[in-house]
Amino acid sequence: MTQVVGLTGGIASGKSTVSGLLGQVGFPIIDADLVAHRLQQPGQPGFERLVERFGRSILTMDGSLDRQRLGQFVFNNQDARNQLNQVMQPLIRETIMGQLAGFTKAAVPAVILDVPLLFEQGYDEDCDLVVVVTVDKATQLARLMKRDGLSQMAAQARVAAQMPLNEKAARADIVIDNNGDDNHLRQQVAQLVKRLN
Ligand SMILES: CC(C)(COP(=O)(O)OP(=O)(O)OC[C@H]1O[C@@H](n2cnc3c(N)ncnc32)[C@H](O)[C@@H]1O)[C@@H](O)C(=O)NCCC(=O)NCCS
Ligand SMILES: Nc1ncnc2c1ncn2[C@@H]1O[C@H](COP(=O)(O)OP(=O)(O)OP(=O)(O)O)[C@@H](O)[C@H]1O
Repeated sequence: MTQVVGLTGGIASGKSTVSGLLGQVGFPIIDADLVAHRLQQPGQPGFERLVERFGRSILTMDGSLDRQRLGQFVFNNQDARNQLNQVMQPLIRETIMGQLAGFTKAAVPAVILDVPLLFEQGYDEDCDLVVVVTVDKATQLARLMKRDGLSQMAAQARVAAQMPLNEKAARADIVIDNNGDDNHLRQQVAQLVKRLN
C-alpha cells in the first residue's frame, strides 16, 4: 500500500522548502501549485475556463495568464476567489487523483501530497498522515513580502485567504516548526524521513 503523506501549512510557511528536501532523498512529490500552473497554460482547461469566467483582462500582452493581476484581484475579493476556486479546484483534484493513482499502481512506498489548501479542500481525507509546516505570523509575513515582493497589506490579504495556521497545526499528525534557520528545518525533516522509512 502506498502511504499518502499530506504536506501543508500557510502561504510562505515553508512547504516547498520541505518538499524539496523530501524530494532530494527520493520521495515522489505531487505539487498542487505546479499542477495548477500547468492547468493554466494557454490551451489547457484551466486557462480556457478562467478566461470564460473572468474575461481577457486577466491575460498579459503575450496572451498568457497574468498571475500577478489575477492574484491582486482574488486575494482582495472573496467572491472572485470563490469563483476562481470553483473553476480551478475540480480540475486540480482530478489531476492530483490521477497522479496519486499512478503512484499507487506503481506501488511506491510513500508519496508526498504538497497542497496549500489541503484542509480547505478536504484532501486530508485522502491522506494517511498529515504534516503541517508552521511559522509565526510576523516571520511568515516577512518571508512572503521578501519572496514575492509584496507590500505588507498585500501579504496580509493572502494570509487571510487561508485557514488560520494554528487551526491547521491543531489538525496535524506532525508539526514542523519553521521559525528557526535552515539547519533547524533540516533536522526536523530528517526526523520525518526516519519516521516515513
Ligand atoms: C491567484 C493566482 C493566479 C496567483 O498566482 P501566483 O503565481 O501569485 O501564486 P501561486 O500560484 O504561486 O500561489 C502561491 C500561494 O498562494 C496560495 N494560494 C493560491 N491559490 C489560493 C487560493 N485559491 N486560496 C487561498 N490561497 C491560495 C497558496 O499558499 C500558494 O502556495 C494563483 O494562486 C491561482 O491560480 N490560484 C488558484 C489555484 C489554486 O488553488 N492553487 C493552490 C493549489 S490547491
Ligand atoms: N527556515 C527558513 N529560514 C529562512 N527563510 C526560509 C526558511 N524556510 C523557508 N524560507 C524562505 O521563505 C519563503 C517561503 O518558503 P516556501 O516557498 O518554501 O513556502 P511555501 O509554504 O511553499 O509557500 P507557498 O504557499 O506560497 O507555496 C521562501 O523564500 C524560502 O526560501
